[in-house]
Amino acid sequence: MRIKICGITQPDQGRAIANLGATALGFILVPSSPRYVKIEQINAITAAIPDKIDFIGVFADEQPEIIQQIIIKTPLTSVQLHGIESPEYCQRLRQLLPDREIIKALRIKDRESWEKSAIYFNSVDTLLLDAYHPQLLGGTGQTLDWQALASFSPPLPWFLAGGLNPDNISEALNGLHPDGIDVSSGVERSPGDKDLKKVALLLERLQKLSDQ
Ligand SMILES: O=C(O)c1ccccc1NCC(=O)[C@H](O)[C@H](O)COP(=O)(O)O
Repeated sequence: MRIKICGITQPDQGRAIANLGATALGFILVPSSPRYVKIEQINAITAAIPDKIDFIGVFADEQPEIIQQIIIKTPLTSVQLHGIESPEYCQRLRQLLPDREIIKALRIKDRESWEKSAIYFNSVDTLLLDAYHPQLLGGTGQTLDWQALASFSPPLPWFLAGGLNPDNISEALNGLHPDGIDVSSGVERSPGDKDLKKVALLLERLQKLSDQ
């Protein structure tokens, strides 16, 4: 399973989280976020990581050409779209970035919101289901109704996100089969400051689940 720890802001924490076994680090490129990082910070953090893992840039309703410019200047392997980007927008980005993974995040309010994910099946590589919050785009700590997602089975890979932490990961994954999980505030001391003990505990519990 892919394990993405999102909202990395510090090189030592990025390196430690990669060493603990995360398969992806997420960088927030949404200026209003308390976890926002500049290109120089992304480059400093990724330079300290020798392992081959995914580096995912998170954007919200950014101009495709600006994303393309950022991709040229960083080692980002994937682009996560966390706003209200349309399938047409995703296709335009796909033309600009043919060799990068495009992940569409959907903020799920109810069953209807995840049923609507079908409109993205032909325009992105991966889906990410996050919790809905009326004011915030992401990193909210709000959870999804996991049981209601039991029949979610899209024809492309998907991440489960939204309020996951070491204490609820077993319950969240009970009956669900996402291709990856995405965790931010559930392994933090404060926004952007990761708690390495919590990251280690999360990874330990995921390992136990996969051994069962
Ligand atoms: O994390 C942010 O601050 C953020 C801000 C604006 C857009 C997206 C953002 N985060 C996106 C993520 O991928 C988070 O990992 C995801 O929302 C889950 O967060 P959490 O519920 O805290 O685990």
